[in-house]
Amino acid sequence: MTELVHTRKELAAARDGLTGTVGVVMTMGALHSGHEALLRAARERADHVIVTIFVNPLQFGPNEDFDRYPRTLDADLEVCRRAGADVVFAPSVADMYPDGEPKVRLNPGPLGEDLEGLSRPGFFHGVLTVVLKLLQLTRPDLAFFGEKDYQQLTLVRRMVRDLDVPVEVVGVPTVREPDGLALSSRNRYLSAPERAAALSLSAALRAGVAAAEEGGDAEAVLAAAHRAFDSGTPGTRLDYLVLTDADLEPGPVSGPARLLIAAWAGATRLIDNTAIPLAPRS
Ligand SMILES: Nc1ncnc2c1ncn2[C@@H]1O[C@H](COP(=O)(O)OP(=O)(O)OP(=O)(O)O)[C@@H](O)[C@H]1O
Ligand SMILES: CC(C)(CO)[C@@H](O)C(=O)[O-]
Ligand code: BAL
Repeated sequence: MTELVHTRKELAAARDGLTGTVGVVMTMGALHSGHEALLRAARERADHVIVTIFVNPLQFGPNEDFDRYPRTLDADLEVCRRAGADVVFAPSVADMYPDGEPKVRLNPGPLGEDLEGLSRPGFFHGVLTVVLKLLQLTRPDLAFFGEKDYQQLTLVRRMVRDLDVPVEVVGVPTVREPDGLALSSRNRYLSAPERAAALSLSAALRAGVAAAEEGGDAEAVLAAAHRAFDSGTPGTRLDYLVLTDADLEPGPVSGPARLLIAAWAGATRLIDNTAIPLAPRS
């Protein structure tokens, strides 16, 4: 049975009823097979699963899609029921922020100002603040995050380490459409031509992986990824295409690396990333 709760009081009562280990899957709703993979991973690792569904105003910029973001609670509940979630917490903004916008927000540090943080100022302050609040409210043993939002996953791991938050963070590999497009709630904004153009993101990542597998160095990987992006279907505008250390630390890249991309398809901004098997520098 999946119990739907809306208030923090109802959540506290439902949480108190769970014995054994608890896994949390935090989402903004409009659930798709990527979220289902997180739910499956949580089901496998924990005795009980709590799903949170909350479109967090704190992480949206003034010109972003907070109002337009899809809200599909009935369909989401069906996904959670099928996946065997125990509790779904779907609070209102007033429930999460009873005193209005919080005056105290987490500072994500330098990584929070880079990549996504450059294009979305304040984004990771909002994300980490709500993630920490949801961890306090759900008190999980395990928390599951998708690799699709790799910088978010990295920063959540770092927050948990830096602030001694008693939870294990588990990363779940990106789920893709058969043609390579990473599943994302925002894909539903795409028209058919934009959907076709959006394939340039995953094509760039695949080209980067292929270049690394052929023994290419960091420069060759990036060049191959750029070429593939540029020769994709027109209609995308690149925001960034970056090869970094797998921990997203600044400095020279060698060994396990990550290739990250963000681009616009029409008015929709999409992100994707992949591991790059870069040969260690001799
Ligand atoms: N394709 C995917 N594969 C694996 N995990 C995913 C995928 N898409 C989203 N997730 C994960 O699901 C969690 C909730 O993400 P969210 O609800 O923002 O979905 P989203 O599809 O990323 O939405 P958006 O399009 O708004 O970025 C995050 O941990 C995110 O990384
Ligand atoms: C982690 C999260 C639920 C916080 O609002 C959001 O950033 C998301 O859906 O990835
Ligand atoms: N998927 C991460 C949340 C966001 O883009 O707002």
